[in-house]
Amino acid sequence: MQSAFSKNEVIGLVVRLTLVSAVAFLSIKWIMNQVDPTNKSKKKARQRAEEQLKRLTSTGNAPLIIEKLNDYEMMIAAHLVHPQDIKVTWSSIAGLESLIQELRETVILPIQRKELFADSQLTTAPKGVLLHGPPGCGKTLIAKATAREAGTRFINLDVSILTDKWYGESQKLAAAVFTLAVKIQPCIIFIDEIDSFLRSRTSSDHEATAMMKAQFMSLWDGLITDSNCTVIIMGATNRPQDLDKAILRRMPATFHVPMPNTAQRRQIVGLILENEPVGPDVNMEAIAKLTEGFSGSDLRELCRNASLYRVRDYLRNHIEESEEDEVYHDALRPISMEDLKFSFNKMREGKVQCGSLQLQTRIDLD
Ligand SMILES: Nc1ncnc2c1ncn2[C@@H]1O[C@H](COP(=O)(O)OP(=O)(O)OP(=O)(O)O)[C@@H](O)[C@H]1O
Repeated sequence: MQSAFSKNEVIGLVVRLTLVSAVAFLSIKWIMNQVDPTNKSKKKARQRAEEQLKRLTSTGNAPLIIEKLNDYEMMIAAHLVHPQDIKVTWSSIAGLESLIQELRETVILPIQRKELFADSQLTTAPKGVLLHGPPGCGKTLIAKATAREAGTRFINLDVSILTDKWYGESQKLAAAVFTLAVKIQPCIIFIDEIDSFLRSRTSSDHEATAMMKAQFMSLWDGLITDSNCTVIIMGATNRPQDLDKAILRRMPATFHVPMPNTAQRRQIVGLILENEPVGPDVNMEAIAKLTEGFSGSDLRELCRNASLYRVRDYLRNHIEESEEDEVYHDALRPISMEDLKFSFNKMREGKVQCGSLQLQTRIDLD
């Protein structure tokens, strides 16, 4: 009996079916990609990771390293910071000399001079460092300056990506943090507001969160037991009391970064105004005395506002004049004590209103 289809017809059918399936597959893939809102950011993250990794390997073997990283590690690698890109140095931090000295001896020296510490397990760099203290007092500055001076790679870990449901597979991402850090060591993994991620475990914790915390700790233990590995987790928190006890145990080196006292505020104001046009009447001691309860970040804001007042004054006084007549920069007056006092009064009011500062005497402007 003769077949209903010729050989050519069968081949044609198979080809058409294959084409239709391929088009359907590609279309579905395309639609899925369009529907996934993180698609663009994932692509960007990958690009950024590749750029950073290329720069990190001065030996020219970047492609090899990139090949060895899995997708999750690449996603974490997007948060890598090259030590040379860190602009913060110790001289950007005022009033914390003794803390910095201690940090250099306990954390940086064991990384830089490994050979000096090689004969004893007791003297190796701690695998966990906790910086704690009120907001705006320099914890992030210290973490960055540490990575810069130690010359380590720095992963500024945004923990929200570990728990973001769109990225999914939190556990694989958490594992990738550690495997990536080991591959590119020496490395500091910085976790700001570590309490929000690793707070005391409670029975109300979501199952997935509880599992990820447990996994994070066991991966961390892996680092601790490997004496040859130079990966440090540096956490910063304003609320150390909220941290899980098991986490605190893994961070044996703790540094308190306190609210600055009068002498420290004087140093911070001096540093902030170091290269600014400051008038002869500015009394930094007086500013330091007035600003009890102000953090380093508040002092920066105070000086920034004061500096804006002179621009605002200038514009008010010259509103009528034609722009061509003026060379703005030369005509601006320097920051005066009055600008600083005015800025202080405004900030103080705001702080009292939101309850972050107790009522203090308002200063009268002459
Ligand atoms: N000791 C300091 N010396 C110089 N500048 C400081 C100091 N402390 C804080 N600052 C200024 O305040 C800003 C914020 O500091 P930083 O981000 O390090 O604070 P933080 O303690 O990490 O705050 P948070 O807990 O809110 O993250 C800095 O960029 C800097 O301008």
